[in-house]
Amino acid sequence: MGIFSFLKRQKTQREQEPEVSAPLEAKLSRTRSKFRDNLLDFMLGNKPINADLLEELESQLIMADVGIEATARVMSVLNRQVSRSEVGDSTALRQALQLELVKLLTAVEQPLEIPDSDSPFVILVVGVNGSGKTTTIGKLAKQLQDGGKSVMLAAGDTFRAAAVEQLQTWGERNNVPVISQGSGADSASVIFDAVQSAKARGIDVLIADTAGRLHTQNNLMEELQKVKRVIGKLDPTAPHETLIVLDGGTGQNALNQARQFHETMQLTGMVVTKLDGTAKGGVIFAIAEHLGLPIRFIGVGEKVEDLEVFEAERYVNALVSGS
Ligand SMILES: Nc1nc2c(ncn2[C@@H]2O[C@H](COP(=O)(O)OP(=O)(O)OP(=O)(O)O)[C@@H](O)[C@H]2O)c(=O)[nH]1
Repeated sequence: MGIFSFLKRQKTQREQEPEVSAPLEAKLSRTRSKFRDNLLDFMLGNKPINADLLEELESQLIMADVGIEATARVMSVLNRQVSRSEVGDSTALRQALQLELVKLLTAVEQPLEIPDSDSPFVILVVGVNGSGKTTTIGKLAKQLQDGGKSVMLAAGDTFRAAAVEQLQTWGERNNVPVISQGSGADSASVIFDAVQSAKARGIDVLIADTAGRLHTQNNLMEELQKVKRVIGKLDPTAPHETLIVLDGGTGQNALNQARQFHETMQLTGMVVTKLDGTAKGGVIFAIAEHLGLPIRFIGVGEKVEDLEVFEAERYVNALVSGS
C-alpha cells in the first residue's frame, strides 16, 4: 500500500473517533457558503430550467472563483444535457453540476506515491513567501514519519534567516534532522549536502525548502534551476517530486504563480493551502482546468492533520452537498 493510501486509511479511522478535528465541510465553511448560498440556493425547489437560470448559474460559478474556462467547460456540458432533456429541473441540474465539478477535479486527483527504494525520495518544495511552504513541509514530514518513513529536511531558503530557524526549530521539536548552513549560504550547496547526507544515512524521504523571494524574480528562477541541476548530479532521477505550494486565498494570483514556476521548474505536483480561511476555494477548479497538474494535498488549517490528501469527490461534496 502506498504511503498516502496508508495516510488516507489512518484519516478514515480518525474520522470514526468522536474527538476528531472539524470535518472538511466546516473547514471549508467560507468557500462552502459562497457556493451554497449564492450558487446553489437559487436552484432549490425544483424550478424549471430556462435560459435565465442557466445564465445565473454561469455567473455564480465565475463569482465563486471557478474561472472562465472551467465555467465554460462545465456550462457546455450542462447546456447540452438540458437541450437533450437529460436534465429536467433545478434539482437534477444541481446534481449534474456536482458531477461535472467532480470530473474537473478528478483529472488532477493523483496522490503522491513514494516507492520503496534504496535512495532517498527527494521532494523539492517551491512557492512564494507566505504561501505556507514551511508549514506544509512540517506537516508533510510529520505525516510521513507517522507513516513509518524516515525523513530529513533541507533548509534551502537561505535568503530568509527566519525560514532557516523556523525549519530548524520545527525539526528539533519533532526529531527530524535538518540540514542547514545558516542564512546567506548557497541554497544549491545546502540541498546538495542534504541529498548526500540523506543517501549516507539511508533516509527514505528528503524534503527541501527553497527561497520564495530573491532580489529579482529572474534570480529566483535561476537559483531554483541550479538547485534542480545540482540534485540531478547526485541522482539523475531526482528531484522525484517538484511541489509548488500555493496560497488558495490569493485566488487568481495562485494560478499565475503556478504558471510561472511551472515554466522554469516543470512542476510535478501542487499543494493548495489556507483553504480554511478563504472564500476563494473555488480557485481549485481554475487551477485544475488551467494547469492539469496533480493536486497532491490541500491545507485546511495549521495543525499537522490539516494537510489532507486531495480527493476530488470529497472536496466537491464538502462544498455543495448536504442541507
Ligand atoms: N489557516 C491556515 N494557515 C496556514 C495554512 N498553511 C500555512 N498557514 C499559515 O500561513 C502562514 C505562512 O506560512 P509559512 O509556512 O510560514 O509560509 P512560507 O511559505 O514558508 O513563507 P515564509 O515562511 O515567509 O517563507 C503561517 O502563519 C502558517 O501558520 C493553512 O492551510 N491554513
